[in-house]
Amino acid sequence: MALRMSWAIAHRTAASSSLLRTLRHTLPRSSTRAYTSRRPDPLDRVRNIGIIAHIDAGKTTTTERMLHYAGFTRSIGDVDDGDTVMDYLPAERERGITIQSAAITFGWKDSQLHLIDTPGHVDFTVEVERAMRVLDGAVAILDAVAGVQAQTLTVWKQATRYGIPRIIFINKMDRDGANWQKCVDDIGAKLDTRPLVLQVPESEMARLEGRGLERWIDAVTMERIEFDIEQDNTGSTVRRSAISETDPAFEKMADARTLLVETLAEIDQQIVDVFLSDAVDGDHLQVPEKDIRDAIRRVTQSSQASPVLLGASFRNVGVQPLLDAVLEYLPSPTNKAQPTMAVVPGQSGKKSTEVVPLDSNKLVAFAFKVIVDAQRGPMVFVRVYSGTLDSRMTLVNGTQGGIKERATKLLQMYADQPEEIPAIQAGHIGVVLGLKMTKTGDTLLHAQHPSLPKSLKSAKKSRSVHSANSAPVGWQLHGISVPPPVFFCAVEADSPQDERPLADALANLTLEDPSLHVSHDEETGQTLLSGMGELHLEVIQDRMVKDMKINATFGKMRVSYRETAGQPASAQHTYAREIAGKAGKAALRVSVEPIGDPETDDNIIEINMPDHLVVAGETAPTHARDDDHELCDSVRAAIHDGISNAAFRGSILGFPVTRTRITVTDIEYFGEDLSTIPAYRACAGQALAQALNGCSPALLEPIARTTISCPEKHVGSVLSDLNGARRGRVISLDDSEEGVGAGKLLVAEMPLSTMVGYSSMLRSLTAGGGSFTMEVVGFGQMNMQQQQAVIKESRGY
Ligand SMILES: Nc1nc2c(ncn2[C@@H]2O[C@H](COP(=O)(O)OP(=O)(O)OP(=O)(O)O)[C@@H](O)[C@H]2O)c(=O)[nH]1
Repeated sequence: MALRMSWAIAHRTAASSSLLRTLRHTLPRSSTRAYTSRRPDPLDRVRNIGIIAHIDAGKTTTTERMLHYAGFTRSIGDVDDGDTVMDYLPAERERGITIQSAAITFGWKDSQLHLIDTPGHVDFTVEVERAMRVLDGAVAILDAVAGVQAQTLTVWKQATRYGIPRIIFINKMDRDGANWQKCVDDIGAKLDTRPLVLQVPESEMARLEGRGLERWIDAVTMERIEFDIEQDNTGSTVRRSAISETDPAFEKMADARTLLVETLAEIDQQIVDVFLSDAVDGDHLQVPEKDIRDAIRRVTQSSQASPVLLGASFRNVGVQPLLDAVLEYLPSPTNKAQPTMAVVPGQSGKKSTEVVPLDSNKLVAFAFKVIVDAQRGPMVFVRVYSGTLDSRMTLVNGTQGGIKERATKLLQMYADQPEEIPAIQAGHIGVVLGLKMTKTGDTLLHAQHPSLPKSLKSAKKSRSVHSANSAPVGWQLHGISVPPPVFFCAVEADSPQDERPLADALANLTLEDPSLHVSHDEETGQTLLSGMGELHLEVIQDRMVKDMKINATFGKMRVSYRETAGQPASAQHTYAREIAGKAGKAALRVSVEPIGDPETDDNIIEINMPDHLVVAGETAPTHARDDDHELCDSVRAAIHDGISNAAFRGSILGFPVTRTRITVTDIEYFGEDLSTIPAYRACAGQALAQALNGCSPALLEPIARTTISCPEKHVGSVLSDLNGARRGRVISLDDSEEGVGAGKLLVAEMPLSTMVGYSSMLRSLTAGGGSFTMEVVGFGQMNMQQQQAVIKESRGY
């Protein structure tokens, strides 16, 4: 079917019709009406949306305008002045970046929006990940000069993984070099979507100084949109007017409308049917606005295409139409397929995950964020998927094996301003107070949820029933994936009085941030903090010192290596020592051997346990007699615990052991009661340490995949720097599509240790024009010389 008409025919048909006079304009003439309705809305008027982008694209600036136009703030916060509502942590305001995803609720028109602002920096990917888990739609912001940047690709892929429909907002249209058309080409070439251009600037001189940015053409309504930034410098007044056939902008509008209809027709059969109907008769301008809106909604919500809107948030241009588009095209919670609940296997449990559908009446909620507030204690941000969360409700934590906790208060957050509410309904986002144990990623259920197994319903209050290897056994929605930490540093309290506050601060920070880990080096007695990157740990340090006023000293930031067995080895160990006043004795053998493909398998550690013990020189099946049952299970659990803990500390530099099979055999059983159990834990740990010592262990270094966008003229210097001391291996140099202002997209892999401080190096190599993202993709073997250098640097000899 020859849908593509020539521009000339399209224009003639349009000009000969009286379409513009008869068009029904369904959007309001002015968007100045702002509502702050805080009453619960019917679910189809609710939007749970996130804002995602490369760092500095303007997420916070855009959000601040949204809040202002929604009537939530009297004046507009400014990132550069450090007075934004969304970035309220001192560390965020100081750096002008978003670190924690802040959730905020506000009204727009007759709807309620729960909006989550997410950080753009790669070190805070987990923040983006946990936001994605609960979103129904997202706005992806691009910088009109830079186009699709490295981190845009990363967050875009994350959103694709969670099946989240997206609108694209091309921001910073006022900047020198802004080029929306190139951005649209960039989107088509680099993102797995089809751009639907809904607006074009009336003047191609898209610069505020040159006038023109304040007048746009709306391809859907065929209207002119004017942002009054002269009379009203907050841009609150938006005027819409029809474009007549004699208007100089008519041709431009007709071109934009034609392109929009044609792009839709390539993916949506219903719009083709409308286009070919007698009433429309192949005239792009005659396609009713409602049919176009419906088609845009369908293709957006099926993630086949993304509406593209333009703006300059900093100049207060373009934000109200963006909010309208969020309501019009992004899905409400009712449109999202209900997630299923899964039984996660524990150490002794099944291998596969069992999936059960959610019950629609009883509560199922997902905790996507925890902030520990000095006054209120832990504030647990939840999205309710089914049922209603009432204040004072007793909740079962399905992820943590059935711990029961009681909600004491429910809040709706208006950035850092809370308002108490009686309930959180399905589809909504809110905050629960009173939960002390709940962590990010946990599933909370009604105590009488019909899917809950009896064992979880009867679990004791605040008692974890984790299995021995700490893998939670429970009923939960699929959680979020947290990559392993790759940077660490030591932290030490400045005096004995500072130890307690330090421990409390660390406990709170790890409750808030699933990508932050705290461990203790038994050999040196040091406390180690590990995280996702240099900036991540720097921000944690800042928060501890400046916000929490902790007196502590931090060691040098270092890359976290892994250790692996070089060859098979085994050790027989007997442990005999008094533990808590009782004689403890245990004996067993531990063998280790290398496993896994060094190229592909990274985080593998396999622990094999026998199904029998040796009792008084004779082999006894662990489940031989009922009264032995509990004892044997406890012995096995203690051994597993001892092995898992010891495997965190390899024998070279104390890094976690990976790609190693650990087998326990010849467990001798001496004791008669549970008091000897700790002896098995200690014995297993010591036996593993001996076996690891004898297996010619080797260090593995984290390998980072880096995506660098940089202006073409600087590619040479970036490449020679990568190939030199950074031991980089170039995987691709994308020269098929020009980035808008970015030029080339370079993908390379190199040891993470060589990338310390790369941000400032890239800035100087590219005169500030380059940007990069980095993710750890695995752990690679090192040669002897490199390994020795790391050991020397670490031990100092
Ligand atoms: N010229 C221009 N500058 C803008 C515009 N929007 C934002 N900026 C500036 O861009 C910088 C970054 O803006 P933010 O809003 O902090 O960007 P962000 O995406 O939230 O950044 P992160 O939270 O760090 O990821 C600030 O200096 C803003 O003033 C715009 O429309 N035009």
